[in-house]
Amino acid sequence: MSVPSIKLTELTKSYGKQEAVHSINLNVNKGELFGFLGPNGAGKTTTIKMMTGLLEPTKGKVEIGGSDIWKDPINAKKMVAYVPDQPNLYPKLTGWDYLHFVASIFKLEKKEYINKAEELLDIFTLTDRADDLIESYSHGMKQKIAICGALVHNPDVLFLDEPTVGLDPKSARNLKKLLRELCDKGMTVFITTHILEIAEQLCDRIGIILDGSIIALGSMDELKKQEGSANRSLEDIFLELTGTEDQQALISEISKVEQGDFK
Ligand SMILES: Nc1ncnc2c1ncn2[C@@H]1O[C@H](COP(=O)(O)OP(=O)(O)OP(=O)(O)O)[C@@H](O)[C@H]1O
Repeated sequence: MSVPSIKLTELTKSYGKQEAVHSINLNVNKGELFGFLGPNGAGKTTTIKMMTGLLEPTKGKVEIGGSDIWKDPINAKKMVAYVPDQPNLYPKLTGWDYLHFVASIFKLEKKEYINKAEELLDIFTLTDRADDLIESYSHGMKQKIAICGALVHNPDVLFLDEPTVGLDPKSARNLKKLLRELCDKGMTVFITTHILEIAEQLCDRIGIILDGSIIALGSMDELKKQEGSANRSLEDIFLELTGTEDQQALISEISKVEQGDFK
């Protein structure tokens, strides 16, 4: 059997006494588009930061293509790109400067990335702004140049935290199309999102995390089977599993007060 692109073994993170991520075991295979869902504070960002080598696990390990990201960081990180939900970019670089900079970190020759960089700028309608300073970019444009930077060096494994937040509908659609095509060509993509339609339409497999533990894992069809109905949406399944449906009664009560018919 081939080595998983991402392998998590008993991955755990505590902040003081609070265990934010609790002994996660997970394999994501080459070419998979994996969606990581969970309510606010469930542990998604903490997990993704451990997976990308930004946060040291309290226990357990992360292997990327068989290399331990903490014991063999250079090898593992060569394979990885990460776009956080709030990308930290250099404001005094232009879009092009940034792409050249990323390519230089990965020791790429110009001929190895220039066509790809031009294509990416075109896909995300940034070509006309690529010579402007990043400090002049809107939030969505910063998000898009960060995604271009992540893809310019052809990573084996791409991590995206809330990738469509801030993108206009056209850019969001182009990103989804691009991610699907890249996975079909063998890239592994791990995304977190709160937009359940994206996970439902786009992802091969979905993991739902709650209070630091994975509580559901599988393809959309598998999740529907596990939850006992083929007609349920991912939203229904997610809300039931994460207990958010309980708040419905409160919402009804509050709306009664607003309408003045509270008894
Ligand atoms: N640096 C930190 N110090 C202390 N606690 C933290 C720290 N970072 C995160 N936490 C806590 O760990 C838990 C998981 O947080 P995390 O940011 O991983 O959640 P998340 O699933 O990404 O949430 P969201 O959907 O709101 O972004 C939360 O209870 C959070 O308060």
